[in-house]
Amino acid sequence: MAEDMLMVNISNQEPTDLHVSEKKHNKSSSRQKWTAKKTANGKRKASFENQDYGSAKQRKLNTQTDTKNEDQEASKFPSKLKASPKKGQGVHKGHDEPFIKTSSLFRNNPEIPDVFSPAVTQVKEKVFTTNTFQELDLHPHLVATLNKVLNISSMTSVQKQTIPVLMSGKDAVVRSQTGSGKTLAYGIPLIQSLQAVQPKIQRSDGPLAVVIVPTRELAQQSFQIFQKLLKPFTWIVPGVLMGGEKRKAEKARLRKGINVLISTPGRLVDHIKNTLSIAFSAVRWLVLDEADRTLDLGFEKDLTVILNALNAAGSTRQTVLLSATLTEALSRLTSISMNDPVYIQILEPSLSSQSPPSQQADSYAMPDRLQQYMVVVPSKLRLVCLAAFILARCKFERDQKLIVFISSCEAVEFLDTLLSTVLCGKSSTANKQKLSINFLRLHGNMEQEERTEVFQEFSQSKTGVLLCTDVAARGLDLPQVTWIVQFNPPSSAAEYVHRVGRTARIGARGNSLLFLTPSETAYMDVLANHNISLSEMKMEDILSTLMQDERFRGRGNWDKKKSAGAREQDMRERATVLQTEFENYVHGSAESVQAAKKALQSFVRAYTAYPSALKHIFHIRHLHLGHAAKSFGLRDAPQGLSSAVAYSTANKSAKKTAKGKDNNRPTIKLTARERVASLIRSEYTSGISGESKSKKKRTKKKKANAEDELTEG
Ligand SMILES: Nc1ncnc2c1ncn2[C@@H]1O[C@H](COP(=O)(O)OP(=O)(O)OP(=O)(O)O)[C@@H](O)[C@H]1O
Repeated sequence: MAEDMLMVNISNQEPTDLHVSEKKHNKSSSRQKWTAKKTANGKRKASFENQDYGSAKQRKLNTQTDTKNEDQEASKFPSKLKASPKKGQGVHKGHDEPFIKTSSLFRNNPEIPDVFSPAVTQVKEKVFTTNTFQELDLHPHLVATLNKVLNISSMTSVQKQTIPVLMSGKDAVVRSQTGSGKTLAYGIPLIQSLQAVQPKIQRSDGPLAVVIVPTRELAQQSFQIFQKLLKPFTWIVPGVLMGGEKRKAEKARLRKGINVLISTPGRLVDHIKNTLSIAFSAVRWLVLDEADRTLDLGFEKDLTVILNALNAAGSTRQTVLLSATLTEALSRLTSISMNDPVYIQILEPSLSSQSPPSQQADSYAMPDRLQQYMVVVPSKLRLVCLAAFILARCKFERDQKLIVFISSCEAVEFLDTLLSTVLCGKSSTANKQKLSINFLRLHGNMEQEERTEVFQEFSQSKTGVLLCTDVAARGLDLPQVTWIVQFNPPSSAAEYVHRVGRTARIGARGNSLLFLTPSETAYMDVLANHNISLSEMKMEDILSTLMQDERFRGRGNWDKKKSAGAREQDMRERATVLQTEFENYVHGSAESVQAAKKALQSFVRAYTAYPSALKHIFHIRHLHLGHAAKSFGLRDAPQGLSSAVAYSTANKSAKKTAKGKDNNRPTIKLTARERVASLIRSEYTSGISGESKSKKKRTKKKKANAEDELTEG
């Protein structure tokens, strides 16, 4: 292990010395050198390619002196720093002490494979039409509201095709790309029909329309759109029900009367079971937005309860299913809930006529102006690479707004603290430049009030970084997002589509970056199977941002103009300095070590939850836990963190979630599907704080309700 140490900030070695000793450990480095390369925007950037690291003789010499140099160099330091004797036990006090050693980031990494993006024909949808809303037979006040309140005049393609179908009273299954205006595609005909009801709708009529969405933020967002659309029709009352809000207050609102009811599935079921004042006899519309997600999450049971309640009320209704990724898996749902639906799919005429229907079904249309990238990063370098990417956007470019998807609530919490502290310079007492980046976080374990605040703040801000779980992947319409970063790959191509769909909405430009480790590159084929193709971004190009940030300068005085090797060495030193800052911060207090361990554990647990179809790519045995630990600022993998632990933890959490649903079930062994569902569900938990503490005090009945709430969106 000792030879896996690299002295940083201290060595005056010539670059070649380091290269030679590293070649021994890192096959990939042997084929890399700095070259100037022209990028898409015409700027010249540096990258590694085919570097010759010197003769065999030199190599031998340098490997021999490698460890020796460490000791010699250490002797140049004051005794306090020399006292840092063992790997991972550097001298530091609290979070502020400088720390000079860190295990090498650039050694012992797996080789970065050449990535071939399979040739695919990207499916295209035309977003806008030249047709205006005036052409439809809509109430003039509704058209005026669209024009004046929503600033909208011409229809999108999905609106042009869907609105007339729904106005004719038919059911519809609508698939169209993210950010193409599906909400108004059902919202406009729904309001048009309700405002025409005679005699006029009264609050006491109860719900005439029920809109089901998978997350609370989406429920809020849809509710706000209905509030706007209903401005001229004040007698129709919209309302929202969602987990995390006070049930009693919701019950009172229901009793007063809600005509357009927007809800997450679990919360609606809760009210169906426990609120006598909910009556569905007047329901004419049922909308399942993000319908495939609602089923994915294992909300089938909830949906069955809702459908049964509606059917029992005996009303005839129109049903609409929408999503950017509707698949045939929904056929069972359509057969039980719909009446001869019209299937609406927006494809360019060229593709719809040329491609066989099976290909169309599997191909997801991506926004035209979305630039999709991927980067292959060894585990050890993931944290510094993410940090360098954020710095590049937020420090050296203007008006950048990023969403970073992370696989677990704990990891979101931890990375939020770590990145905001270290990148913004809060961890350092030295006179280092402070930087202001607005980091926000959103996940299912937050209290609802805070979730709402964050959602609103990020919506309104022009810049910033939102670190989040998949709770923000679907349907959210957050303006001006410039980059979607997927730090952990999603569990399906459909989820990939929804995550990247948070940018490049309604014809705007946007970018996305997917992080993969060398063992995960086959994920590109999974995406290609759905006609999704990504360009490769080089890790070194991302890390080269650090060359512009003097806060992370190493001690080496590299003459970058002279040699490509010196530039490479400078960049590596800076990456190591940054990693060292992360590690110092983490190891600066028992609490942060604990938080890092928790985050790592949750990351491993999430890794075990990839569906079996993706296990050949994402398998726990491909994870190097020591390297993964580094990406959480830990110097070593915590003891006892093994795949067995991760598996049993996943099993345990799934059992816990399943418990409230069926108490008699002997949930010892769970299927892979159940494990996935339980982990995904955990992102959608109620977020009520102290849930577990207060649980003990509740009555048996209240306990059951709380369990139900765990499945709430
Ligand atoms: N006809 C239109 N003209 C201009 N903007 C529109 C139009 N229709 C909708 N929009 C705007 O486009 C944005 C995206 O709409 P919406 O959220 O309904 O997309 P979506 O298709 O439901 O996306 P997702 O699949 O991600 O849920 C919203 O800001 C909405 O106000």
